[in-house]
Amino acid sequence: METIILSHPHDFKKEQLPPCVLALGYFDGIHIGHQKVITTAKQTADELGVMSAVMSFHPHPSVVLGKNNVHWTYLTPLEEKKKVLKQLGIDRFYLVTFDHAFASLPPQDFLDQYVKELHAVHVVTGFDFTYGKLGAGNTDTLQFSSDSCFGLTVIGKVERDGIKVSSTLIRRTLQEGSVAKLKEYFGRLYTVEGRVIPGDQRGRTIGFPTANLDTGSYTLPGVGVYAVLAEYEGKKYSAMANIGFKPTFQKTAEKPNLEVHLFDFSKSIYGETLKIHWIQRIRSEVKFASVQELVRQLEEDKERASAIINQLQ
Ligand SMILES: Cc1cc2nc3c(=O)[nH]c(=O)nc-3n(C[C@H](O)[C@H](O)[C@H](O)COP(=O)(O)O)c2cc1C
Ligand SMILES: Nc1ncnc2c1ncn2[C@@H]1O[C@H](COP(=O)(O)OP(=O)(O)O)[C@@H](O)[C@H]1O
Repeated sequence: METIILSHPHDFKKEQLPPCVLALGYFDGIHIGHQKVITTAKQTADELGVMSAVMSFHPHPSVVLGKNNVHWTYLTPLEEKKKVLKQLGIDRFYLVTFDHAFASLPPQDFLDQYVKELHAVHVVTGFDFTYGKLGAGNTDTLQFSSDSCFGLTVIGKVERDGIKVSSTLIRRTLQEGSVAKLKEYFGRLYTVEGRVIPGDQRGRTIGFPTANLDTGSYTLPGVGVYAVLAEYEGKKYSAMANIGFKPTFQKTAEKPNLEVHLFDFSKSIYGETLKIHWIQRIRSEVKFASVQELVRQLEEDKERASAIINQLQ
């Protein structure tokens, strides 16, 4: 998959670009609703014998437009989004830098400059997609403008338990720690990637070394203890993770820390990458009266996490 970064105003001309079927959307998470849009674009492209493309934006519009609810973190940070789009068989990724100039484009100008000029012969999008200044363009205006210029497929609402699957629903579910529920929304386990960084070097002294992870701009589940799979060099290890403040030891920390204890593993992996696949929440984080009590609890957590993971396999 080729990624083409566009900044407003771009100077691509339709004649220079191959015709494509274009999936339009922000697509944070690439959940099952997004997947339906993207795979429909791919199928339509195959039927028409043209290239399949996705257009998305970065950073999240809320960051630039200063909405109340700014998304500094992502379900699929850019590199992860590219990987998933590639797996879905998309040929080309048009990535538009989302800035004030782009955000203030009237809807018709967005269509003229970013859909028609990029040689889209067919557009696929979700029923609630909006575009152009103040999000004034929607699927009705898209339908009206498409008539003569490009075909259009609008994908209807994808629901689970009568609720629309959305990035907002997923963020809320993550915050609640209900990671087991996420498989229904993603069609895969929710996964984050991070680099192993030094911690307080205490884990090894209590028999539970923990890899502390810097996960960059990934959105993490809420504070708590979880059964997870930790993937290192392509191999998945049963493991347990804590997202929290280690209240037994420290008084103040600005933000929760993610640390993972891998079962049947004893390598030093500082500076290396781990992928964490979230399986199930086990319990809340607790302030223990002694290290012995913490260790007793960790032994219990290990049994519980092992049982949960064994049940999966
Ligand atoms: C599965 C798991 C559960 C944990 N639960 C708690 C907890 O409930 N309370 C707490 O204070 N610390 C908890 N911890 C954090 C430990 O205190 C921490 O791993 C230990 O202090 C080592 O820290 P270090 O990696 O910075 O050396 C947990 C860690 C793991 C891996
Ligand atoms: N089973 C294991 N799970 C996690 N990390 C392990 C394990 N065995 C060895 N390690 C290594 O030990 C480090 C964790 O030891 P710990 O004493 O908790 O130090 P730190 O506080 O720096 O994380 C990890 O970063 C990793 O390099």
